[in-house]
Amino acid sequence: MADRKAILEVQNATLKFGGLTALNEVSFDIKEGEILGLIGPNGAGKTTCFNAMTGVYQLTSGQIRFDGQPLARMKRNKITKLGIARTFQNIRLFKAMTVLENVMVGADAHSKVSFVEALFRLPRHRRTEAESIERAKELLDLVGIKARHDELASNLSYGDQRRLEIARAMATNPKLLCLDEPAAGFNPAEKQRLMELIRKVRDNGYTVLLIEHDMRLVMGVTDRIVVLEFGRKIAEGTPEEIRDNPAVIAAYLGVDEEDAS
Ligand SMILES: Nc1ncnc2c1ncn2[C@@H]1O[C@H](COP(=O)(O)OP(=O)(O)OP(=O)(O)O)[C@@H](O)[C@H]1O
Repeated sequence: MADRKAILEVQNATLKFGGLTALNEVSFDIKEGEILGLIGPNGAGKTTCFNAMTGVYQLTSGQIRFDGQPLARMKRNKITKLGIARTFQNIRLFKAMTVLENVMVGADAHSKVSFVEALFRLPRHRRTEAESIERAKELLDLVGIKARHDELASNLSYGDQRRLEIARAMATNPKLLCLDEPAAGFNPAEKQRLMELIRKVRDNGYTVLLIEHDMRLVMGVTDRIVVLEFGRKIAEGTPEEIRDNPAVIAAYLGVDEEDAS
């Protein structure tokens, strides 16, 4: 893993909201093909970090590079085109569209067909449309809901809606897939299935960044973990290293480091 290329480099990232420093000199890399966990107690800065990576917020100082390119002042759709896709803590699907259409909307962000070609349904558009239906079905198959492609997204169970969100994010062909608390509201059996899905996604060639509160899931599925507390990185390492790290235990238990060790 150590000799793999870093797809994302966060370098001394600092982000302030007025007087509050939500990210404080945070640095870490995500290597191609790994599953990296970003964890920390509530308010630690995880979502802020995601938002800085996806162009929602601009850093106050420091930089984030993706595939070698600095992301500063880059528009969100440009970042998506570069290859970062994300899901959200709160599910954001088009409920009145079918499952398949939801995935195709994701793929459309990357369509090479012009508006005129699409409007007049020219041959290139029809060919591309057939290809994108095929690709969308492959993604639905990967996340395990292909059989339901014709149903309205609103008819899916909560767990399947989360799976659909993942398929939709993958439809942009991202080099990096960011999952923001994908197990929120899941029962243990659903969490188990989600772990299997995240591994499968990685085995299909994706790099995954995972924000998640469920420790069993994070420990069970990630290759490496970065821990934030009050906007600072307090630890980084393999799940085994993080599990035994006194600073991490203290952060989660809300006690002094000496008491936790
Ligand atoms: N838009 C904003 N304006 C002002 N403060 C913000 C904003 N977004 C986040 N914060 C603050 O920044 C800090 C980090 O928040 P963030 O949401 O990144 O934490 P988190 O680790 O994702 O927490 P959680 O696990 O609860 O989602 C918090 O103190 C939060 O209140």
